[in-house]
Amino acid sequence: MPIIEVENLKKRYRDIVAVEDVSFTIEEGEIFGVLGPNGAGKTTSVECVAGLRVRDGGRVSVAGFDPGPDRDELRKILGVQLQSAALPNKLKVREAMELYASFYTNPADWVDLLDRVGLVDKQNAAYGKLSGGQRQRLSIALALVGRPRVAVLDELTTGLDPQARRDTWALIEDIRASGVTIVLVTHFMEEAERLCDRLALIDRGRTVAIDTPAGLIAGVQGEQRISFRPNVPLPTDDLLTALPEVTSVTRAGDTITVCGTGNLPYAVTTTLASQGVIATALRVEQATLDDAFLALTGRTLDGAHS
Ligand SMILES: Nc1ncnc2c1ncn2[C@@H]1O[C@H](COP(=O)(O)OP(=O)(O)OP(=O)(O)O)[C@@H](O)[C@H]1O
Repeated sequence: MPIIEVENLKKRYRDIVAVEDVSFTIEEGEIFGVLGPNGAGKTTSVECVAGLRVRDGGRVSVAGFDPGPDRDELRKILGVQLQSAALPNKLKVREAMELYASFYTNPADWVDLLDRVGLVDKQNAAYGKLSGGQRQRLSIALALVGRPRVAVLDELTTGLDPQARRDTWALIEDIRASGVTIVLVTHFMEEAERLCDRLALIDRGRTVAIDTPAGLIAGVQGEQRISFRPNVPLPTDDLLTALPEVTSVTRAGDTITVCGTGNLPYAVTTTLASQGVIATALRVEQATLDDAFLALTGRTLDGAHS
C-alpha cells in the first residue's frame, strides 16, 4: 500500500509553470528519488507534497492525508530537510535540536539523534562554525526529531566533498533501515543510482519515467562501448568489424575501442581469444541514468542538449 500518492500535480508561480503534470506513488520504507536537471520542478513538487506550497491542481495523499486541509496531521508524520535552509550562525547545535524538539509532543531523544548523525561531540558548537557536511547532518537530525514516518531530503549532498557525500549516503541508508520512508530530491545520478530503490525522472515539470535505477538503465537502447589493449598488435580490425554486434572500431595509440550492441563484451573477447589474442586493460562502459535521461528527453541531467 503506497504511503505517498501524487497524481497529475500542477503548480505555477505567476506566469511560470513549475510543475505541469507530475505523478508518482511511493511505498512505505522505500528510498524514492526525484531526479532531474535544475529547474525541472523537483523542489516545487516535493514542497507541494510536504504541504509547504499550495498546489494548483492534481491529487496528493500522504498516509491518507491531503497536505492542504490536513497540514497539522501531516506535520506529525513528515520531516523535511530543505535545500539551503540556514540557521542563525550563533545558534548552538543543542539549542537547534531543543527548539525543533519543542515543536512536537513526542519528539525523539535528540542526543541519540546527534549520536546517529555523528554530531554528539558538537552539541555546544555554534551553527556558523560547522563544516558543510556537519550542517547537512544537523539538518537531517532536525528533520528526524519529530519521529517522522516520511523524511523529505532535498539536494542533501550538494556542495559536499566526496567523502562527506558517501558518509551522508550511509546515514540515509541507516535511517531507512529504521523504517522511515525517504523522498530524496537530487540532480546527481550517482547518488540516485547508489541509494534509491525507485526513481521518478522529472523534466520540465513532467514525470518522464518511473522505475528502479537498473530498470531505467536497461531501457536505454543505446550502444555499449568497450576498450582494451591487445597483448599482441592486431594487424587489422576486420575480425571485429565482421561481428554482427559491432558497429564501429576505433584506435587511439594501442588502445582499441569497440562500439556495438547485444552481448558485445562476450562477442569481442571470445573472437579475440579464438585468435590467441588477450584483451588487457579491458573496460566496459555501462549505460548510466544520464544515458537513460538523455534517451527519454534529449537532454542530459546537467541540462545540456544532446
Ligand atoms: N518561488 C518561486 N517563484 C517563482 N518561480 C519559482 C519559484 N520557485 C521555483 N521557481 C521556478 O519554477 C521552476 C521549477 O523550480 P524548482 O526549484 O521546483 O526546480 P528544481 O527541479 O527543484 O530545480 P533546482 O534543482 O534548481 O532546485 C523553475 O523555473 C524555477 O525558476
